[in-house]
Amino acid sequence: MASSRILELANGIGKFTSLIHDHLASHDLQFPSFSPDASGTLPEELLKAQDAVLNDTAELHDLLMPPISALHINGNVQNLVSMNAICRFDMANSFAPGEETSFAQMAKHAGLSETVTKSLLRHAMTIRIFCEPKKGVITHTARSALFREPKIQNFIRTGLEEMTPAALRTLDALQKWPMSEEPAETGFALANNTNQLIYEILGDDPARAKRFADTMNIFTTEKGFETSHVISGFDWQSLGAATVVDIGGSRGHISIALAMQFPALKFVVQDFEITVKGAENDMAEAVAERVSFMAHDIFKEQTVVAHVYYFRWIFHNWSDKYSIKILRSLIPILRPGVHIIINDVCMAEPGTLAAWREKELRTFDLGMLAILNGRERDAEEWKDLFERADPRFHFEGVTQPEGSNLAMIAASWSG
Ligand SMILES: C[S@@+](CC[C@H](N)C(=O)[O-])C[C@H]1O[C@@H](n2cnc3c(N)ncnc32)[C@H](O)[C@@H]1O
Repeated sequence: MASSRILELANGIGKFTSLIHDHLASHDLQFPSFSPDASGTLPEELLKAQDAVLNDTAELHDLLMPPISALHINGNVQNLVSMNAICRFDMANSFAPGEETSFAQMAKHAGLSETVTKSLLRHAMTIRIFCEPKKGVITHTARSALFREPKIQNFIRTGLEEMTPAALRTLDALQKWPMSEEPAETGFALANNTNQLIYEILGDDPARAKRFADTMNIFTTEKGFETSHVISGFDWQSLGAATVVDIGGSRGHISIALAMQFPALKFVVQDFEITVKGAENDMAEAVAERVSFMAHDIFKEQTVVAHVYYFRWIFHNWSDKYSIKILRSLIPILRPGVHIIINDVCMAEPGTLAAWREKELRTFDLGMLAILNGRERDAEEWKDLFERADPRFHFEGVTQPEGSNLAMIAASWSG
């Protein structure tokens, strides 16, 4: 019998699924399930097999899917409607994992008709949020149980209430301001009828700001964003007694983690006044002497003399025009040998990452375009950014710490 891509994929899925199964069985670990008490993660050593299965199942699924149905399923916003209904009517908290409920009870809790409740929940179930093990009986899944947490609700609501309106106006923004690199000429600006930046808009509305902060927190506590990758991603020890400026460092969580690990290093965390205010009061005694905070605008000339200028998750917010401004703001204070470390996503070559990881990164890329005209960059583009900022920046390359979502993109000042 002739071979085919679908059979090849099915064989790969079988092989790697067996590998995962055997490893979990031999280590007495839980098998993946949708149950609310499922662990949801696989051990580190299975991540390659996990990516292989996710890649191959996605390709097999897409190969067998009629193209028009694929366009319909991928091109709709109904996922957001059913997911947000669960948040808005706090449905996941109406009964606990391990308990059962009915559409009638859920409808009463939400104050909606039973018919609409059924439509919303049965749609959510297609993405495994709740399940219906017997007709009319609703139970929790791992995914629906997540919706019990206020932080997750805020994350989902940010998707619908901030990112979606911005995304829906992105093409209008591109037509209105073609080629713009301005952070306020975006889908977000049109959706909010503003010429202010997202930071200012959210700063004026504590409820929106809290939802956005919770969303950021979900990403930064996700696997792949651990501070351990920053600690191991650069030879901090080799700096000896040195000063590091953590630009846009928020409340200093990275500087504090590095200060704990490297007692010879001092840190200055810079961010908006409102962000750094009072941050010193939150610090452990062991590092309080070595981590300080100051209000500083990343576009204004740098005033702190240091050995390292470190930026984590800053540049992807900004177009090239503004990223170059940020780099140039350092120049007056740079001395030969000073390090510039950008800790940000470095896009892999298309098709080289597991498909689901590439999709997530490309979703970030379009999200940054929608809210700030920002972007994710690949290694060539990072190099190009330093070169365009000033030829005296010596690009040293990109290191991708194993398991980290963010790369270490390093340059030094040649003077
Ligand atoms: C995505 S967050 C990253 C925070 C932190 N570096 C981290 O990795 O968790 C971007 C940070 O840049 C700061 N920021 C944005 N624009 C700024 C500006 N013009 N001046 C100073 N900080 C700014 C924000 O307040 C925020 O803390």
